Amino acid sequence: MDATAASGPDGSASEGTAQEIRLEGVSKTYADGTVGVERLDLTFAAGELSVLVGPSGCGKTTTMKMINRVIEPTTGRILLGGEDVTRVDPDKLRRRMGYVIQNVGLFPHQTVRDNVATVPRLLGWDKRRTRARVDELLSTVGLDPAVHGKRYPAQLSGGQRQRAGVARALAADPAVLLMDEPFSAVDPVVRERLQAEFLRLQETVRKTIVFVTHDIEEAVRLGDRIAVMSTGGRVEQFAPPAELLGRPATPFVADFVGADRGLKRLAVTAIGPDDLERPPVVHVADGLADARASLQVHGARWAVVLDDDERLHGWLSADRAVGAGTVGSAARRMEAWVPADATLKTAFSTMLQHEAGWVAVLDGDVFLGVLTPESLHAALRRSVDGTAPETAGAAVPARS
Ligand SMILES: Nc1ncnc2c1ncn2[C@@H]1O[C@H](COP(=O)(O)OP(=O)(O)OP(=O)(O)O)[C@@H](O)[C@H]1O
Repeated sequence: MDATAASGPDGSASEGTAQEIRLEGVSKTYADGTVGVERLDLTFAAGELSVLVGPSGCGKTTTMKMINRVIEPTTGRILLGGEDVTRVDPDKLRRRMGYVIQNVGLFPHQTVRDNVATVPRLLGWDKRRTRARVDELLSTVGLDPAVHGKRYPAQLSGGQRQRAGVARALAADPAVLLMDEPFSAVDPVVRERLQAEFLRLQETVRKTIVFVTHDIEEAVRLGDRIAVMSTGGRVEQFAPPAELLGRPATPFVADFVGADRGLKRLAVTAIGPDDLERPPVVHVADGLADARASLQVHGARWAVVLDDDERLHGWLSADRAVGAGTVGSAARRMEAWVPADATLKTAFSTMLQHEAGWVAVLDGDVFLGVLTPESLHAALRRSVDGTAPETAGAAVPARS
């Protein structure tokens, strides 16, 4: 079916709903014989952020531009939400797809507000609806409509321009967002912030996103799935980050993700219940004699101390569990803790930051257990071996 046939008068049949993008046997050979990409079969799942990563010239941009038909495939089909879009009107198709590129491509002689309103205007939205949408989006991406809306792109910082670019791409609530190295023109600190904001935004909008980058760290941080491409436009592996880092399918992927993939993997591996150690637990109001007995029974050198409401208070070492008095009088406070949905990387850096020998894992206020350097290592090992209970490209909270 021709996708445009299903469109409303404003060409926005797909408004709001994320759609799957499927590439079937897609190749691109340029006029001079250069093979841009070769027989790609890829499915970008609806509502997922898929990253294309690989060395310069491997065909990432070619792949992305074929999706919105800026480049026409030589062979194959591209299906958007099940509809073959290789034959629909490219202009209409592009209005269903947000597009963000490096250096944004904002129109320099238009205000931020007018830039963001581009596609709604093309779709014939009335002024009031357009204005409301533009204001809403500017706020969503962290720009003040009253302040930044009337500025020109040159009057914004690099990070603000990038945010305006994302707002413009989202303006007509497209089914799909295509992003070609959108954060590479800003410095590393701003980039990290934009990445974090962008992940939060994706939590809300849940678009089908195809994201191109050179940077494997960025890919691991953002991607639900990552396609590693090699020269000649071949997909070496298309998998969730944890799987890619833990079980690279080819030597090329192993090389590309780098020798320190164990460390990168920490960033995408969630703490699992089996990773936790459970040291003896005592309470602030307990007597020290009872605490001593508990430590002896467990053969432990220290115990976790909880308050009357079962919240983490601190810890008690065996050498302080002497004499009379209460646990509260001898316990030391403990600041090193992480929420249960943190990643192993967060746990590790919390431990380093507090120079602690362990880190508590809490579910809300409730104490679940602790991670030690040994249990962290075991968790990482297990996850790299592929036997972790859950590693997760899938687990969104795991990407902190
Ligand atoms: N118009 C063109 N004519 C001929 N060859 C082209 C054309 N555009 C791209 N290519 C070639 O196709 C291959 C893939 O290019 P593409 O831009 O898709 O790579 P990329 O992975 O996005 O690279 P980069 O990371 O450097 O942006 C390269 O060999 C490139 O030189």
